[in-house]
Amino acid sequence: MKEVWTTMASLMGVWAFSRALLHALIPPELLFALTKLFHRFINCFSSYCYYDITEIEGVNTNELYNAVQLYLSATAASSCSATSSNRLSLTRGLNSSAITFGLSHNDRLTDQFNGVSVVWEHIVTPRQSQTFSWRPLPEEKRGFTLRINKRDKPYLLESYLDFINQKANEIRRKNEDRLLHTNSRGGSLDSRGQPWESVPFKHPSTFDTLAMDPVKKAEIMSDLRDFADGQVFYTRAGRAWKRGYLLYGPPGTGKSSMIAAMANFLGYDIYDLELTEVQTNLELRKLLMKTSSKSIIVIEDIDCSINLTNRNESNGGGGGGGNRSGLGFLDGATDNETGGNNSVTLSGLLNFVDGLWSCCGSERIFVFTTNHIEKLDPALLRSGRMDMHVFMSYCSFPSLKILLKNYLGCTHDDVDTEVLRRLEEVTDAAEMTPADISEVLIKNRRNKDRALRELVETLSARAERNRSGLRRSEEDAAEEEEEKREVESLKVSDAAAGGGCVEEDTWKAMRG
Ligand SMILES: Nc1ncnc2c1ncn2[C@@H]1O[C@H](COP(=O)(O)OP(=O)(O)OP(=O)(O)O)[C@@H](O)[C@H]1O
Ligand SMILES: [Mg+2]
Repeated sequence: MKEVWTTMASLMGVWAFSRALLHALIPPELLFALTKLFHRFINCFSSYCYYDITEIEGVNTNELYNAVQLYLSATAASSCSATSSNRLSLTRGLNSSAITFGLSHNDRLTDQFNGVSVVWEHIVTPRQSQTFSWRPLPEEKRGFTLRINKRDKPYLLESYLDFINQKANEIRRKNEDRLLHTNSRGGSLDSRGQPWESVPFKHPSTFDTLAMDPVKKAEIMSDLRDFADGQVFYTRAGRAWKRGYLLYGPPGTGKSSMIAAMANFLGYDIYDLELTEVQTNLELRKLLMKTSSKSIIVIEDIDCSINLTNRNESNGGGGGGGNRSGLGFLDGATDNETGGNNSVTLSGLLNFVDGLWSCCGSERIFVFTTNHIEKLDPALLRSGRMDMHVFMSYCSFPSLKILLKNYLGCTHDDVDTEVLRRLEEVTDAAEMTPADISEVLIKNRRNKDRALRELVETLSARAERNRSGLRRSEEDAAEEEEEKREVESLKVSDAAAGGGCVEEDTWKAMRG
């Protein structure tokens, strides 16, 4: 054993000596050219081609390097066995809540794409000399080398790199905290030329926690997924890549929670557009132009923001005086697109959602909410503007089960059968919103039995009240019907007796 080590040590010594001699005798440029020539010679006989993707190109960061790093981090994390060693580096970026995995220095990873194996190597070498640069360069030169079989190269390379870029964008979006933008200054710009103010978006609502009919929920989720994956389809169909959702229903049924769940599901930013703060159609258009792709543009309580009853009326003259209260929209403002506008009109809003300008940028979702769908102009509701109308209803029994899981952490197997039967019996009739039911559960969340007891009592009382209210209005309606019939028969008998017609009120007065 000792001899082996001695031989190895002397071999290494010889190698180091020859290397130093080579460096001393041959100028570095010539050595570099010879090495290149040697590699080319070897490559002629190799069945692989190699692509170097360095971290820094000149003085600029190579975007492809970052994309590859992100992509490989996901691959490395999902299958540690694909790497040549079992060591991965871990990082968490600024503004990000996610941890990313990375290949360690000089590590290799095998990846599969369309059934073909490729090998990535992460090469890290010390930077030899600092070239002049306005910004300091890292001390190490980092890069990835991609090895592909020569016969696979023509059909694989381009689509593989496209795939990597696309995956990296998805990962980046997922890792970065999303933003909630609002136009609190109306449409005026800040010092950076931005009309939107942004804060990190951290709403915890998801489709799992959203209490609504499971079938309807699955339908919305699949619609959103289709939309997000639909770039090719939308281009082929000649449509702008956007989709509109109208969420309507009584207050407290989860419209805003649904928007948050949508954003969390797709990983999109939200632009919460305060329409009453926008002064003109032109401002509205500029706000639209400053939104990014992969975002949800929200206008809440749309019926309270703008006169939505007549498109032509809102276009007509009227010399509105630029009332900023928002209700200024209601008194016939002008819609002169060329300037001199003084309020947002229905026409401006319709163009915002589905006009020529609505397709600047892509992959955008418009969501409008309202408590009164009947107040909205049909032009706003048509497909292409509001493609999907979602009614957020009072809490049903399946929705109630989701709330029980959210707030009490219990599935329906944990609840007594009799209690469950009673809840099923009264939930629909009670017509309570998920917001009201949540309140009962939050209050009693530390005592599951008390929460269920109070829930049954509240729902039963509400159901009974609704039933007796319904009975009373049915009785009133029946009584009214009976009175009408009596008036009619009296009129007929008076006419038959040759008397004058008795007025309805007079007859009522006569009958007391
Ligand atoms: N469908 C639901 N699923 C889960 N939680 C809900 C649901 N609906 C309401 N809630 C709860 O009630 C509260 C109010 O809900 P949300 O703001 O989403 O209602 P909304 O329909 O937007 O009401 P409004 O019409 O008044 O704006 C939320 O904090 C949420 O926790
Ligand atoms: Mg709301």
